[in-house]
This record gives sequence, structure tokens and C-alpha cells, in this order.
Amino acid sequence: MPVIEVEHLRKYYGDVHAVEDVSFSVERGEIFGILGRNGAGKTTSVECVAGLAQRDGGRIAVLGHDPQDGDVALRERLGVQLQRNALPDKLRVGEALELYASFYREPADGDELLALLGLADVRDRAFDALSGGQQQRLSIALALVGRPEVAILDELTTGLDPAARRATWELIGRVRDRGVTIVLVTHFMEEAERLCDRVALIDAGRVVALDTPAGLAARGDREQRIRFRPERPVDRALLTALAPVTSVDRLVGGELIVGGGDGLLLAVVAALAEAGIEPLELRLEQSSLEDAFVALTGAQDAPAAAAGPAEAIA
Ligand SMILES: Nc1ncnc2c1ncn2[C@@H]1O[C@H](COP(=O)(O)OP(=O)(O)OP(=O)(O)O)[C@@H](O)[C@H]1O
Repeated sequence: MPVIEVEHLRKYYGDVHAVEDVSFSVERGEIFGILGRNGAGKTTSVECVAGLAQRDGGRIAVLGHDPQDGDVALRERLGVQLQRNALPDKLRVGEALELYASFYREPADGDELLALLGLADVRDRAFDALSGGQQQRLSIALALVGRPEVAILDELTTGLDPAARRATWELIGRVRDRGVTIVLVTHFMEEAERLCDRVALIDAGRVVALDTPAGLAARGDREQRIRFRPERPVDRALLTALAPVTSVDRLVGGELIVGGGDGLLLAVVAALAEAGIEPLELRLEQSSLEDAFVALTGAQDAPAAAAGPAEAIA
């Protein structure tokens, strides 16, 4: 039986249709991603799942309970780290953890949690003296202190540097290994690809796709792309004349990206070989989750950058 079931969730703020029609279910032990661009309705959806916002329509069951009922037993089994979380500036790490632990009958061991999150050394430091990464890890610790069966984490790595982001991903993997089911709101494609078992892509308050990251990526642009640096300049016509080729772009630095359909790689490599030009650093790029994001949401502002600035060959 799913741990979380959401059916036709609807939530309006006055005229703003924050969530129009969202349905998904999360199985025990899964890391389930909710992906979408800014304002898509991700946070509102998880606030309803966490019982922090009252829905206007639809059905939600979390561990068999309706979160809207305010059931204390459910609150104890659910850990929530929300984007809008903030702590008093002068509250120390250890104090925050003790405070949150006091809300639960059987809280986790504080020392163990601080060690797990790499916060043991800053236990006596005030919230406003923590780095962004440490504040983020503390908010995760607070979400986990009640030993939840289900953790809802909203924009867990926004604002973190790449190293802190990777460390947080590892941490989430470890939390899942302890049997916690995780719902992860993100707009980082790479985060969803690395961590999530399945992803719901939300756009304008609706689920537009629900699949594994790989399944979702396969729905994107079906075009293949080959990327290489020719050892000497290539005549554009040599490539555009090939049947599978649909586009030829040159990146700053002279790298070429050739797009096209089936048989692209073979055709391009054969034509280059015939012209005596070696393609250096050759790689085939599969369609990515980001392509799917753009294709399914029409988003021009898909967050994770793709190939970089491209300029057509004259
Ligand atoms: N409390 C509120 N009052 C009024 N409008 C709201 C409220 N909360 C959210 N909204 C609106 O509902 C829509 C969905 O917001 P939501 O925060 O759920 O999106 P999101 O996908 O989480 O976006 P982001 O990635 O920017 O956090 C937006 O248009 C937002 O402005």
C-alpha cells in the first residue's frame, strides 16, 4: 500500500490557482521527486500533504490518515523541512535540536543526528553564525529528529555550493537507507536524476508527467546530439548534406554540436573520416531530463544549464 496517496488535489489562493489537479502516490522507501519550475505549485502541494495548508479539493492520505485532520499520531510520523523554515538568529544548533526533540515522544539521538549531518562541531554555534550549508543541514536534522517514517524536503540544496550539494545528496541517500520514505521538491534536474526513484513533473498546478528520471528523459527531445572538436575546420556543408543531420552548431572554443536522427553517429564519423578530419573528444549526448522538462513544460528557463552558448557556423 502506498505511504502517500494524492488524488486530484486542488488548492486556490483567491484568484491564484496554485494547484489545479495533482495526483501521485509514493511507495514505502522511495525517494519521490516533485519537479517543476518556479510557481508550478510544488510547495503548495507538499504543504497540503504535510497538513500545513488546507486543500480546496481532492483526497490525500499519508500513512492512511488525512493530514488535514491534524492527527497528532501522524505528525509524529512525518518530518517536514520547508523552504520557508527559519529559526531565531541566536538559537544554537544544540538548543534547536533539543527544542524540536521535545515535540516528540521518542526522538532520535541528538548526538547521532548531529554526527550524521556533520554538525557535531557547530553544536554551540548560533543559527545566524552558520554557513548556508550548515543551516540547510540543520533544517534537515530538525525534519528527522522525530524519527519520521516519511520526510518531506523542499528545495533542500537551493543556495548551496556544488560540494555542499553533493554532500547533501549523499546524506539523503543515507537517510533513505535507514528506511525513511522521502518526498523531495526540487528544480534541479541533476538532483532529481541522482536521487529520485520516480519524479512527478508539475506545471501550472498539474502533473504533466510521472515516471523514473530515465523514463522521463526518454520522453524529451528524441534528437541525438554528437559533440566533438574537429582537429581542423570543417566545411559546414559536409555535415548538413548528411541525411540524418538536422542542425550544426559551433560552441565558443570551436567545439561542434551536430544534432539529428537515427544513424547520426555513423554518418558523421564516416564523413569526417573520408575528409581526413579526426573528431577529438567525441561524445554522444543522450536526451536528458532537462530536455524533457523543456519539452513538457515549455519552459525556457529550465534551471540546469545545458551545453552553453551556441553559435551557428556561418
Ligand atoms: N500563501 C499564498 N498566498 C497566495 N498565493 C500563493 C501562496 N502560496 C503560493 N501562492 C502562489 O501559488 C502559486 C504556486 O506557488 P508554489 O510556491 O506552490 O510554487 P512552487 O512550484 O513551489 O514554486 P517555487 O519553485 O518558486 O518555490 C504561485 O503563483 C504562488 O505565487
